[in-house]
Amino acid sequence: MTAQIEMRDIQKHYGSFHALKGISLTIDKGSFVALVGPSGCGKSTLLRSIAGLETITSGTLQIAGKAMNGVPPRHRDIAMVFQSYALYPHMTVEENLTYSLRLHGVGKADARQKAAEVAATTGLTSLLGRYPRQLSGGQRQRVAMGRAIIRNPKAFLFDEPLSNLDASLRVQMRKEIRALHDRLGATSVYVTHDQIEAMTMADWVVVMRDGLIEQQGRPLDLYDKPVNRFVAGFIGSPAMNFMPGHIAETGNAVVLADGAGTLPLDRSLAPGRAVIVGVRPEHLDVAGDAATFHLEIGTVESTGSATYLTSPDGNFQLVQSERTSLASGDRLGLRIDAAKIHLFDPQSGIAL
Ligand SMILES: Nc1ncnc2c1ncn2[C@@H]1O[C@H](COP(=O)(O)OP(=O)(O)OP(=O)(O)O)[C@@H](O)[C@H]1O
Repeated sequence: MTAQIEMRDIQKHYGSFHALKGISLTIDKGSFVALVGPSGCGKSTLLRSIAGLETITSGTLQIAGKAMNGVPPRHRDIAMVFQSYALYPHMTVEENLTYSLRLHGVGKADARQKAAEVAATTGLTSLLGRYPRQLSGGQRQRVAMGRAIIRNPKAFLFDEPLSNLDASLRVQMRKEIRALHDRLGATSVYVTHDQIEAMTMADWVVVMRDGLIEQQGRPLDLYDKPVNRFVAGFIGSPAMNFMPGHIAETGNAVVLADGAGTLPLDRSLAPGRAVIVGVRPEHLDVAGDAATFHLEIGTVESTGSATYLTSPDGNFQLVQSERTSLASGDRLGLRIDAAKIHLFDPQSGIAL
């Protein structure tokens, strides 16, 4: 039943506003794809276009090999799960689950049977007689998913389904949704602004900005090989540090601006060329005598398992797993593996 979703050069205009500027994306059958990007980048618009809740201005959208342009949402065989669960408050869990089946003319006994199956899959068996107000946030989320599953759709579309839940429940529901996806062999498209959610749940992550796809790939490939400064800064938490500099006389080192020091490179570039250096907070080592550059410490924060050291201007951060006796005002010697250094063109932001 699950299906591939194929998009070719999709454009969406809201009046004079150009929300999607040419999206081409293949969502493989059975895959879990996350759409991420800053607020307003068009991820919900793209998801709603797949569902048929928005009409695309141009381009083609196919589900299971069939063109969907002009096909109304109810004939697309797709289920959508939102953050506001949209459960009917005056119906029990069972009635909420079977509502759409009954609407489509499925008999009462068959619908009950189906509800029992779905309840077993989603851990709702003991809650079938309850009303939504008698459920926790996580249980309501499961009913919303159960309601999506029950129609055996070709694909699941999730629009920030977990943003109403507290942090620990969110972590648990992440695992549940992914496990459910695997059990059902579903095709899932998941919109989130939380890149950790995207990285941990998805097989394939699509990073969007301003109505365009900046990069798509496997989660760790995006982390290791961002194609530009935007993706580098968006994927990874805490975010990558960026510093201006230029290539040294030798060609295989970067001289940082403001006399902070130099960084080794594992390749050669044109001497004198201006660059933006990117280093991840977790890739910096405190080095003592082996330091190649220095950082002044502004704040020291410890969570117990990690220590976060931040520069006085807040623009540079490093994370250490050891505790530290360092304090504000200390000058810290650092080093980094040449292989972990990212370079970007200062004008275009493209990775060098
Ligand atoms: N019906 C509409 N009419 C006009 N503009 C719209 C409409 N719906 C969305 N937009 C605009 O299109 C752009 C993309 O919106 P969209 O909801 O897809 O963003 P998003 O990436 O999902 O953001 P968020 O994370 O904030 O939900 C935004 O600039 C938004 O203001």
